[in-house]
Amino acid sequence: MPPVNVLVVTAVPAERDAVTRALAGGRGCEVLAGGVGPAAAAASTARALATARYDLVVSAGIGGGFADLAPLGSVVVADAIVAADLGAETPDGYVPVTGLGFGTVEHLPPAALVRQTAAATGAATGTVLTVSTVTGTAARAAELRARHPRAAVEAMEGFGVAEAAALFGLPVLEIRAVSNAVGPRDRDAWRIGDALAALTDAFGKTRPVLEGWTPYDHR
Ligand SMILES: O=C(O)c1cccc(C(=O)CC[C@H]2O[C@@H](n3cnc4c(=O)[nH]cnc43)[C@H](O)[C@@H]2O)c1
Repeated sequence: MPPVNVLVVTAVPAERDAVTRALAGGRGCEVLAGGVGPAAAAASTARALATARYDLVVSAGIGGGFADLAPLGSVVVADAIVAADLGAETPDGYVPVTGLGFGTVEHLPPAALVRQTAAATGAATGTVLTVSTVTGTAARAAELRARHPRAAVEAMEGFGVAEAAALFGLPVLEIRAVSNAVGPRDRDAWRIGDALAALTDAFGKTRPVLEGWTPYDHR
């Protein structure tokens, strides 16, 4: 069977290098720093997918953890990738674009691949939210949690990567290492180095899962 070709998309070069450190010397994995935010991530991913053949797309990087489910330094594998602020504010509250009759706000990675990746890495599984604005208050964190009770992490690219993958008919996975808690903004409390080290460790353990995965296994 030919090797699986995997495209890993991070936001920034430091994340790309953390993933590359774990995958160095392997075959079939391309790692790309596609920019911060869902639009940059979708555009970069779509460009890469248009220029080479891939079987699987992985969104990866650091993220903010909802403290009860994803403490600092932990790793989360998304079992749902959700656009958390793609919608409209109304007098009755937030309405997702699907409630307005448009598009989608959720992509589901293959369940078997999520299970295998979480088992190999010791990661938790849960919803990973994609936001365009980093949460900076307790009130916003509580609002997101109320809307998405299974939210473990928020980051800024997963949904964009997933939209591009879906356009090309490809499955998607998202792996996040937690650098900070979702809530009141405190940049000094971000543990980026620890999260990048956790990301490298997670990809080292994920590598055999990806190498053994078959593109036909979309369950
Ligand atoms: O300053 C650095 O050295 C550095 C190294 C790696 C990454 C960064 C970033 O700032 C990446 C931004 C990236 O991180 C995700 N992220 C992290 N925490 C959160 C959060 O609480 N809410 C939303 N996104 C978060 C996000 O995906 C950004 O693209 C800096």
